Amino acid sequence: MLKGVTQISDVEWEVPIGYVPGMKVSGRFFLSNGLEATLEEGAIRQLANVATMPGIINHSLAMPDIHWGYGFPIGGVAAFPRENGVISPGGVGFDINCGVRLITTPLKVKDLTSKKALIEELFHAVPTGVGAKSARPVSSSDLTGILTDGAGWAVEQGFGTEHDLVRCEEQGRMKEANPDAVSQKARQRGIPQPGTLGAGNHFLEVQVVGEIADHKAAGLFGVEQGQVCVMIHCGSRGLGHQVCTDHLKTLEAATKKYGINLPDRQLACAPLDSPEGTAYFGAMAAAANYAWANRQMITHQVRQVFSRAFRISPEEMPLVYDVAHNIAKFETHQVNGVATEVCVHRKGATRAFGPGSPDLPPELTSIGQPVIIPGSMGTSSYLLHGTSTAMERTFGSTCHGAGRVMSRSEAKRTFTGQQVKARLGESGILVRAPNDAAIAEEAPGVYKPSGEVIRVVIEAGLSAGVARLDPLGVIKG
Ligand SMILES: Nc1nc2c(ncn2[C@@H]2O[C@H](COP(=O)(O)O)[C@@H](O)[C@H]2O)c(=O)[nH]1
Ligand SMILES: [Mn+2]
Ligand SMILES: [Mn+2]
Repeated sequence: MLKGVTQISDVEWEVPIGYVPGMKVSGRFFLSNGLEATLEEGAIRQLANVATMPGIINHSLAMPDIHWGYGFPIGGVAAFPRENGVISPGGVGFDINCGVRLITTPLKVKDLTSKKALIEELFHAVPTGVGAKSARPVSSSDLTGILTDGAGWAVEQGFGTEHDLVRCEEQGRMKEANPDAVSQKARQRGIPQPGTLGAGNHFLEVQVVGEIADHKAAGLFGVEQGQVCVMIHCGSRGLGHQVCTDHLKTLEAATKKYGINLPDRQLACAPLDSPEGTAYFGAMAAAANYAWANRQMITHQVRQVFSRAFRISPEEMPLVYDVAHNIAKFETHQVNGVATEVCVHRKGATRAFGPGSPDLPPELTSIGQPVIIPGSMGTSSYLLHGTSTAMERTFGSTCHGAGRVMSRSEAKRTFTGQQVKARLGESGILVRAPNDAAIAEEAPGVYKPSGEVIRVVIEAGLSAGVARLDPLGVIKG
């Protein structure tokens, strides 16, 4: 293990105050000996850097999918008090409200008589790739509706049901959104892209429920062994990226203006109650709403394909849940035994609220929220649920994926798209992407082993297993 960090348990380590100068609290990260080789010193330094930020509460935290990111490590979680706390775009990421949703179907694998045709139809129904343009570009006033109402806008337009909204974190809408804090340039980037998957790590995957770990929770979530499901991973596209870029500039200036000392300028931040902090929060919330509308529109496109192919109605394809994994939100957590409103930054981390949370729909409060963790196009993804331990230890947070271990350039030197496709084909997994490079960059080998990452969060008590989801066919952006 890295010099200077101390082991607390089989799955938890501490980065003590002093690891980097100016730390206000210690860092804590969750990992296992089996994942030690994947740990980057740079990411632990970033975890320690976050601990120097004004007002940080308890610990700077990182999940087992930790890897190097912009400012904060990916897999990072940090909470700040509403008074005297700060907000930082580096703690959210460029793809604001990148997230994952899981949709079930009434189908079994045997019903997929032409999997290739299904994947091809999905590929054509959901615009995919770097500059993907929407089949339904929106007007400027529609865009304002999207930024204000998120998934609610999409449902109002006929792209889903009220039940979909209930099954989204925040009901698919951050009420604090301020479209006026979103630049014209960001709006221009957003107009042609609602309902598009984007590029890179974003995906749409047809999966089968391989194994149930908790039958009661699976029943409650509407999931059963052998069932075909669809997982969607994407975010706020060019609009979110532009919001982050625009506000980083103002927050870099604000960092100086408010005399905040930081070890890394990528941690640029401003007091939560400052004009700069408020503007970023309002714009970030608007971009988060764009992402929810985007995933909702893609859901509609997916349901239409399944309806045509299998004569099933959209109601037979309910949303299990939709989670955000790049976001900052005000939430109430126990701090020193007192219920306190804090701004939780999750940067490549997933909310994992436990049983009894008032933020969950009544039918889920007995068990906790569904937590959806993707693996890779060749390894399993997982459905888990939130726990009270996560509430106590990590501000109700868990990991967001397996976590990348190899850069895109190294991946292209190591794998070819054809090779990866052939190997996945041998396991019966179909891959469709705009080009071969996209497949090489996303080979399963660029990610940590998802099963071990999940084992760590379960052993640490941050989530509890519900079901394993195995890939059948994937569309990569
Ligand atoms: N099931 C799949 N999971 C995938 C695929 N590509 C990536 N991933 C996982 O998603 C997370 C998301 O990470 P992000 O930081 O890029 O948002 C990543 O860590 C992988 O574990 C895929 O094609 N299918
Ligand atoms: Mn993303
Ligand atoms: Mn993501």
